[in-house]
Amino acid sequence: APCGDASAPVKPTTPLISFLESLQSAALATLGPDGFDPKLYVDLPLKTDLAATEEAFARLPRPGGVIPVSDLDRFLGDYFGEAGSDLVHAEPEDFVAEPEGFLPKVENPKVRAWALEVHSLWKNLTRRVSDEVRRRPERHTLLPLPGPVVVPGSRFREVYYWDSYWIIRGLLASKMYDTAKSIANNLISLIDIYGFVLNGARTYYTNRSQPPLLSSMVFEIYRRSGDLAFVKKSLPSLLKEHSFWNSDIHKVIIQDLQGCKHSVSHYYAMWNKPRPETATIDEESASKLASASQKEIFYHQVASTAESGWDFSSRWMSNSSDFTTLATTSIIPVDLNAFIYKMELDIAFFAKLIGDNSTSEKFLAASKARQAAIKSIFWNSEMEQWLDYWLISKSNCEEVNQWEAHYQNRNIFASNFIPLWIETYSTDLCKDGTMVEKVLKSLQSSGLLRVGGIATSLSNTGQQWDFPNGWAPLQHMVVEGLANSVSKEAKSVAEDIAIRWIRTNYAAYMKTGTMHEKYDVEACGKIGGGGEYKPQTGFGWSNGVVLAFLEEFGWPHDREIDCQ
Ligand SMILES: OC[C@H]1O[C@H](O[C@H]2O[C@H](CO)[C@@H](O)[C@H](O)[C@H]2O)[C@H](O)[C@@H](O)[C@@H]1O
Repeated sequence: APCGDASAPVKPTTPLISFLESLQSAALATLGPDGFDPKLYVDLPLKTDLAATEEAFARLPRPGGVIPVSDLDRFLGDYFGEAGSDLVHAEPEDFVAEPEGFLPKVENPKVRAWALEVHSLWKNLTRRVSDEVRRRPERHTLLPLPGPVVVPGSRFREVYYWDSYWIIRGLLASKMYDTAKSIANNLISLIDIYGFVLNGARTYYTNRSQPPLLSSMVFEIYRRSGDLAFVKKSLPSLLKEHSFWNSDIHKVIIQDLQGCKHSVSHYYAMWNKPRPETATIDEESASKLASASQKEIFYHQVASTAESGWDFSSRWMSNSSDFTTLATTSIIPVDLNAFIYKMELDIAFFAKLIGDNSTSEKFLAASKARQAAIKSIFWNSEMEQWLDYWLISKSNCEEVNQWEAHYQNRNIFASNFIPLWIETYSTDLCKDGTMVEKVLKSLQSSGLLRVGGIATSLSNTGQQWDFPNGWAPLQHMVVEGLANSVSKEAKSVAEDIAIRWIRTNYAAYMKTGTMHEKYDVEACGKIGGGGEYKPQTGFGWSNGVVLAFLEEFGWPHDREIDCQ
């Protein structure tokens, strides 16, 4: 990895983003922090050229340095379209109200009616980029993607990388193969332009990616549709993405106790300024840091944490009550390496399918090396979980880092169980019933299993990727890992967790009329909170996971859906 933050590559910003950040900060001064969402301002599409907009902004009255509300409102109305108006609703062509063969194992009429409502939400969340974005891209932070996408919902107006995996799992349950393919093709188009899949499809997300699950999307789509041409088209982009995650900025070498060197990956954003979508908040958080270089290091850690998808969590902090102690680039995450392991298995499989045996062999070897690294660096035989590995006490600049047991992070996170999910695709671990049962016991005694599902961690820090929040993707990976194993007991625990999760989603939906981004697993039907923005609704990955669970486990006539 690059030595320290001074040598880290930083992506250039754009004049539009810089201007929208000044607008964001002026709006905060005018409106105050209550209910203020900084992302709204960097999502505003310009009605006219930037120069004219900037001139009009400069002319606004500022008595006492603050723009009056009425002047700000008038300016916003005159010079900007609504946030999100450049990503217009699109009718998904493969949507039918009740698809043939939809969730065949769901017998209970209440659950079936609700599942059909969740299925119908794909219509609300499907979007396409307006022609205006293609005509005048310089007026939009939205990127001109070629085809329709499904967005998470509410403030998340654009397509997101890792969310798309669970959205696709739900779309496949909804038999919407074309929409699923369109999402993957849009993400592939980002690799063609940027060399990696962006965090989300905005110009302000070009400095980082998100947990790499594109190969898994292609795998699932192929599994359901058998579309070999799609696999063939995707493969060159997946090879590029693999290089990105193994390039200098993401790669770390660790030597284990036997003297074997392992190449593993960590999150590392190409950014050392406040995140434009949250600049006012990042500046506030950095205000207690004294020097400009300390602030740059902090901003780099913030953006690198956003790359992890777990933004934010005590998982990345050396002091869980001090946000400025984020140290993400010094952490080798279990889940990221499990995702790359899966990417290597998938690439080997796809290459074989299309008759490229040498690529297939190469990636099979890479997957074996990653599997060995996961065992050697992350596995903790005492706790029977996989633990993140910290490089914190040493310089990240070392060519080779010597592994030491006490640098494994022994705190409990749901991510400590993610390798189980990937192993089910490689078969080794899953054929080993004793191993699965050990991991299962460790999960059962971890404290993570709660009435509403799996908690993200055991620390209640007020960060959204911590206790008591439960997130759909984490439920899904752990449940699928257990369900696909050879252990009968693991399969039954998987179903039990899925039932709790479905009940909590159902109860919250009945109470609020909507699906939520995250839930509080301490009580059935309770919505999650914490973090830097208001809890969001819609919601892509929650819908996807509910449909995927209902497809896998069904819901018998006589099973109660209400909270128990
Ligand atoms: O605006 C703040 C941050 O919001 C995003 O993160 C959260 O929402 C994403 C969309 O559902 C999700 O993928 C991520 O896991 C959430 O933590 C965004 O991805 C961040 O980059 C952004 O700074």
